[in-house]
Amino acid sequence: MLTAQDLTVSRGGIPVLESLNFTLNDGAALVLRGPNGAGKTTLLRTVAGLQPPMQGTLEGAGERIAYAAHADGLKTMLTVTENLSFWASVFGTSGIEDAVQAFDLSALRDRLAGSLSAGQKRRLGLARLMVTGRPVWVLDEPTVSLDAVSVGLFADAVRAHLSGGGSALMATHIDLGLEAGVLDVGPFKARPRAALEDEAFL
Ligand SMILES: Nc1ncnc2c1ncn2[C@@H]1O[C@H](COP(=O)(O)OP(=O)(O)OP(=O)(O)O)[C@@H](O)[C@H]1O
Repeated sequence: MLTAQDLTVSRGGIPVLESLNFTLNDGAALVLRGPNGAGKTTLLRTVAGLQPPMQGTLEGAGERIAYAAHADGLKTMLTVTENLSFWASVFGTSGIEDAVQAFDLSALRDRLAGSLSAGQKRRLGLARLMVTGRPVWVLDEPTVSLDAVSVGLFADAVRAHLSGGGSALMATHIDLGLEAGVLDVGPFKARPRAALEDEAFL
């Protein structure tokens, strides 16, 4: 289980979202909603441990998280197989075959990641999630660049992950056809702190 309590997240030292409370149970998915700039990426980066919370606590994160950001994070001079094998060794898992099959990468095994199309790169980046063996997937717009068939593959992979007891927290504008909770970050927009500080001078 992943739990956020009284969480405030910030960018550049400025609070973006505050007083967030949510729970993500094992086997469940939670979709973040909110307009551009609302703070979804900032929240995901914080949950993924790339930046500390400004306030509040996160339980069940840390080493349990596998994060897929906007960027695919591929090693461009390694092949598809080498990329997945590299991550398997980093995360101490073995076997990349399930990930290759799930994201239809068989025909691309020996291609350098740098030579893949945008959608193929994204498929490889998402296949990495399966190789990590980590239970909580944190996903930032995972379907960008994917065609309809690949979106279906991704939705299947998430569904399988959830049915195996994993969970997923994701920002996406696409309906993946999954049963998922929704967290609208709009109501948690941080109040401007400068206005609060000004009160000291009233
Ligand atoms: N590196 C940065 N330094 C300072 N402020 C930033 C930085 N990156 C983003 N911001 C600001 O933080 C706020 C939240 O941005 P964030 O990327 O979390 O929003 P988002 O909901 O993910 O948006 P989108 O739907 O456009 O991806 C925005 O006002 C944005 O301009």
